[in-house]
Amino acid sequence: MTTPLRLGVNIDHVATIRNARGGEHPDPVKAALLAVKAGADGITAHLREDRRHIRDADVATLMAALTVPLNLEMAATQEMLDIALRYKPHAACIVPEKREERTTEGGLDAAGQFDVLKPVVAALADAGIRVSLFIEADALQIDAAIRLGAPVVELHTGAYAHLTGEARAAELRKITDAAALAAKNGIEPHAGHGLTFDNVAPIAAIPQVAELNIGHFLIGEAIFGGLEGSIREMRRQMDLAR
Ligand SMILES: CC(=O)[C@@H](O)[C@H](O)COP(=O)(O)O
Ligand SMILES: NCC(=O)COP(=O)(O)O
Repeated sequence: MTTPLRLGVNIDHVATIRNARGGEHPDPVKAALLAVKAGADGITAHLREDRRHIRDADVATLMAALTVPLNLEMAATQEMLDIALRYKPHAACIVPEKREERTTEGGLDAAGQFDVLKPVVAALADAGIRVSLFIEADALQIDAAIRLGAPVVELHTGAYAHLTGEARAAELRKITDAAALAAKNGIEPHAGHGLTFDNVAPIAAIPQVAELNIGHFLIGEAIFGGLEGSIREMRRQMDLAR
């Protein structure tokens, strides 16, 4: 059976641009509201330990402003757990974090980190937060998600997105099989990372996948959709001033 497919828009990369100048523009919360207006079913924001993009105040403002679910991506640390329990987003997706990484490299080792994750998953679930684990498409990791009692897994599509040819086809088969295995065991499979107009269709076609979380490409692509209008408006204002 094919489940309805939701789109979660990740707004981290709006905050990356804002933080480059240290001011308030562009505001990721304004971007989130625009995403909802454009049809996003939910908003995803990753509060990294180093606060390189989303900040604590953004989480507070998102919680107050959003009319759709917020999926808060977070490392399994006490600091992040305290923040999640304070704001109680609809969902918390536990992701692996390395301080110096350029982006999230690989999935959470839910099997290897079982004992660390168990109390974090339990505390989030006890607070009514829907827990998701950002994992590789791997039966061992899905087994750990089952044992941890996570209702959702998000399958990391980064490798799929960067590979080509037969290697990409093989990765797609792994993701397809993992989604089926998760669903068979009562876990809702989501997917995300590195998805673009060119590579989204095969992932969106996996019948059990219920949600895609997409950010970097959308924010980058928005430059091409919106830069012309911004420049025309600036030209207009300059000309009006003369
Ligand atoms: C877990 C994930 O895939 C997103 O949070 C993504 O990582 C956001 O971008 P950065 O990796 O640049 O923080
Ligand atoms: N969890 C994946 C996500 O939120 C978006 O990843 P990306 O599209 O920014 O690579």
